Amino acid sequence: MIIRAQGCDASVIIASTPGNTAEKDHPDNLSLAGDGFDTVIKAKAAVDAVPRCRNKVSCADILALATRDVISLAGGPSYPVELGRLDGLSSTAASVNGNLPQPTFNLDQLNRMFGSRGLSQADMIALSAGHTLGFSHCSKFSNRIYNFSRQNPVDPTLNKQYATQLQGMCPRNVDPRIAIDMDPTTPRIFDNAYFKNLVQGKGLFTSDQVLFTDTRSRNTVNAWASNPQAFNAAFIQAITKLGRVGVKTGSNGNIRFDCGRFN
Ligand code: HEM
Ligand SMILES: [Ca+2]
Repeated sequence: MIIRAQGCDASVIIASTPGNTAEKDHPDNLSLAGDGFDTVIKAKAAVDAVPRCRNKVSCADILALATRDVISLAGGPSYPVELGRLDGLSSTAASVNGNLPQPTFNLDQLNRMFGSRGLSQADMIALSAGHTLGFSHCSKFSNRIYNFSRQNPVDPTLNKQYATQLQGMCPRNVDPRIAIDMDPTTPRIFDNAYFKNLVQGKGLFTSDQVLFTDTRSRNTVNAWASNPQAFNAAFIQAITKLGRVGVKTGSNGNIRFDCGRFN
């Protein structure tokens, strides 16, 4: 997940210390890949090894650039990244509470959380397509395939074959470390398959599938399922806005020497 508790300030890369449980060790962030943090830490060290560049580039900017590069390398659009963010001065697990959207959210809850950061419903839908890549642990959606409601153990908005497939990959009492592809069709390509999946009832989380089942967002899902260029344009606009959320300037931030710890 990409919405950070404090905005786009690389607070999520900070390691915990004996006195502080950092943001990345909040239970909702434990899946964030250690390799990704290492890549940013190494890129920062490489920039700082050049004398003219030393202490000039923030970890927050490197993280935003790395995000763009992953999307583009995976076949998605490329876009200019606005630069000049400073790195944040605090990172606590407690600050994550109430600031990350949950996979059980309905449309109103999604709109409220993204809206509180200045993002529109269209931005929220475009950004949700981040689930065209990456993995999820079984626990994040097991309610939808085993104990949805009294009448319907399986969520009726879920495609029947997909539900069976998910039950096969995530049996009851599965090892909690097992994670599965969020996009069952093109898991390694950044594309609009996410929206085509939603039209077929193959959204993994309630928060994904609701974008199609709720008639207030369905038209947008249909439009982007059939028009990848329109999706790409909306995604670039939305991620550019996301990159402005909570940006630190002046005395609210600094440029870290090591992305994994405060100066
Ligand atoms: C709309 C609200 C959102 C919700 C409710 C949500 C929820 C989740 C959940 C539950 C997971 C699985 C985590 C785990 O199993 O431990 C996940 C993974 C992921 N999310 Fe989201 N997310 C949302 C928005 C976003 C956005 C805006 C992006 C990026 C633009 C994004 C990108 C990802 C990626 C790439 C992963 C996979 C991480 C990996 O493979 O390690 N998500 N999300
Ligand atoms: Ca995909």
